[in-house]
Amino acid sequence: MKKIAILGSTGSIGTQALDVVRQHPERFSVAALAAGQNIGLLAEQAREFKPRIVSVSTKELAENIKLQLPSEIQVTWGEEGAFAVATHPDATFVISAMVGSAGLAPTLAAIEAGKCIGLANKETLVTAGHIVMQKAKTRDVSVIPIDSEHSAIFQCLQGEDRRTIKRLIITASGGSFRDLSRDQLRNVTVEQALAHPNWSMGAKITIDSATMMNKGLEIIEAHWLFDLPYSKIDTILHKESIIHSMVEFTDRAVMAQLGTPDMRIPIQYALSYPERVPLETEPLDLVKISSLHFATLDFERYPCLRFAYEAGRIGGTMPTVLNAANEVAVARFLRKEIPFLAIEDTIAHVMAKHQVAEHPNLDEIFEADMWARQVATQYQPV
Ligand SMILES: NC(=O)C1=CN([C@@H]2O[C@H](COP(=O)(O)OP(=O)(O)OC[C@H]3O[C@@H](n4cnc5c(N)ncnc54)[C@H](OP(=O)(O)O)[C@@H]3O)[C@@H](O)[C@H]2O)C=CC1
Ligand SMILES: CC(=O)[C@@H](O)[C@H](O)COP(=O)(O)O
Ligand SMILES: [Mn+2]
Repeated sequence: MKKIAILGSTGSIGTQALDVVRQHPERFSVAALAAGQNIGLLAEQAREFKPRIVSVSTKELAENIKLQLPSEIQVTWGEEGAFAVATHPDATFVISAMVGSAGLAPTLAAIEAGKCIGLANKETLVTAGHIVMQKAKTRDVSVIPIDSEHSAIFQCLQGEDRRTIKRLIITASGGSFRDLSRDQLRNVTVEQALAHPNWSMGAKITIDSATMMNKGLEIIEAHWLFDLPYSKIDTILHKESIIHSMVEFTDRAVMAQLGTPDMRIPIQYALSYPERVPLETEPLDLVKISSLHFATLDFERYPCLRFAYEAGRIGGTMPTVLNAANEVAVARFLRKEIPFLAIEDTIAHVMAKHQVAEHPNLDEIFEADMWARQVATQYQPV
């Protein structure tokens, strides 16, 4: 029995991870759950999966949910609460699925405690990839990708000699505005941006998809997960999201992983790895889909992708700053404080002002993250 802790159990990834657990009660059980504010859903999850501990974001929410749960379930809160979930002695596998760089510290705590990590929270690696991967190596902990593209690459690499990788080809759906010109992006609304053509996901990643920052974050994530230089990480527009990514080898053979756009497939693969187990979901029907499309991703059309390659190549604190500026700008857009195109303007502004610290330690990472949030918050779009 694999006992699991989930950071972000009430979100899109968290709820789908619990659906996987629900399908395999003989294999997986839930030891600990951490959520933010949604105590109604968390209480339901706790009653169904009977974890030893749950955590919420504030003391008030903790007091409230405690009244709804049996006394044997420990209730905790705040950063300490998320740490208690991430390091709970009963859990051997931690799904990192909080949104944003808030997921970094509890994920590091889980690694420090020797837990195997199923990583959905890409911001963790963008913010502090060198520290996370080094700690995982030192503690001999596996970081198994859940992000669909990285799971696809991980699957394509099984049994392969990593030295024979020529390049990774990460697919991008293009998000909600893929058929619009830059001019047409000026007046798009939050509601339009949240309508992803292929995936049902949390609000932040759906906006990242529309700006193409999601792909930007994913190339940095791939750099750390697969230990490859940016010159070996390419992207391609593939609007159907059927090929989840590809690996080209030195002999020009290309391996691809295909499937319906259902995150339970990569979540379950991370949980059951190295085994495969059945999953009840729609089979892929290529005849019904009939054709797949591919196109070049243009840096002029999608400047966020360019910013991410630049930040990744510069290294040091620049990816941290890219991520933090993006988080603030996306939150401001979602609150309807700034227009869609001001997201990329904010990131360009913050990156241009940043003085990079090379080889940052964790304190320097948190300092750069805070600095970028302040500058991004103060940025006034023209
Ligand atoms: N959704 C998807 O298909 C994919 C997501 N990812 C990545 O996975 C991560 C999660 O995405 P997604 O599930 O879509 O996001 P959601 O917004 O749906 O869920 C976020 C989760 O994090 C919780 N949370 C937020 N802040 C805190 C906090 N301070 N402390 C504890 N919990 C917190 C939320 O709790 P609450 O709601 O209770 O406030 C919720 O459970 C992101 O990094 C995303 O990029 C990667 C690939 C695909
Ligand atoms: C499901 C998943 O992994 C998301 O990151 C997805 O890839 C978003 O789609 P695009 O960023 O390709 O639009
Ligand atoms: Mn992805």
